[in-house]
Amino acid sequence: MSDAPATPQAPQSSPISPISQVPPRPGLADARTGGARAGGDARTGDAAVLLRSVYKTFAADTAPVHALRGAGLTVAHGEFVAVMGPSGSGKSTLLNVVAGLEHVDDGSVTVAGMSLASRSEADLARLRRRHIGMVFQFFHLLETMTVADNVVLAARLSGVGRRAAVRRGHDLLDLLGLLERADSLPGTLSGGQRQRLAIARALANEPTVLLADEPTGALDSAGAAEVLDLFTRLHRRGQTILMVTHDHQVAAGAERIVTMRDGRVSERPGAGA
Ligand SMILES: Nc1ncnc2c1ncn2[C@@H]1O[C@H](COP(=O)(O)OP(=O)(O)OP(=O)(O)O)[C@@H](O)[C@H]1O
Repeated sequence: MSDAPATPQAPQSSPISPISQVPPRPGLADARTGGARAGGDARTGDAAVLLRSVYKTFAADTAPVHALRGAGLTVAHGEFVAVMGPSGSGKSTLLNVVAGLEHVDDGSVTVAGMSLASRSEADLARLRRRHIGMVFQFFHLLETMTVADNVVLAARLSGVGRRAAVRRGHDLLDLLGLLERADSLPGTLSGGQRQRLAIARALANEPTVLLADEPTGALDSAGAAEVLDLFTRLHRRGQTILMVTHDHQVAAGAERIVTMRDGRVSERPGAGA
């Protein structure tokens, strides 16, 4: 990667600093007072995520599908933003372009100050390993490995040495309230605990931004509350979170809600803390 990140990253061996130790990151105060907004019209120099006029069209059997049609969004470091909107409005596509999993047709996507344009797949994978954590509706756990090993392996894959990965796994499980289940298999956990484990895995690389696509979609209300409570705690500790949800109660836990419609993002009047 050629660009320098806008915000220096913690050394890979540091113990889960973005979550457990770091004070609110630069830009958090701006975000909380409404400094960062849909459309990318505000201070953007320190944004964790910045999309400008993003277009993405998928080829389909009948007619092309225009999933993103000029989408713009700025997420400041430390912000917790919920994305709502009707089915098919482009929410998952938006997360996928932020993760570099989908290439855009036009417009720009910047993560941690680095443009995703013209990057090779290998470069995008490196950028993801360093800056992106992803959580999905279904948990994507390694069912034959213990809870602890699920997190340690995720840390190892992000480039952390064995001892540091074990330490980070321990700290994350402690933070996420799963330490007493460290030696269990994921199949023995409740739905909420399984999603907490998936979140621990997603945080193992100390990501600049945690992307969550319907993280409570497969959970009952107790599980959803558990996950939302965790996101709120992570956010208070400075973790940037961009979450897609259909659930108004879950969205209300975010600092700011934006709405997608027909591939564009708009600020929801009156939403946010
Ligand atoms: N890989 C793909 N190939 C073709 N069409 C796609 C692809 N991915 C998404 N689409 C289409 O793009 C549009 C936006 O999809 P997307 O999944 O982003 O919407 P969404 O708002 O997340 O929907 P939902 O709330 O139902 O998950 C939809 O019409 C979808 O069918």
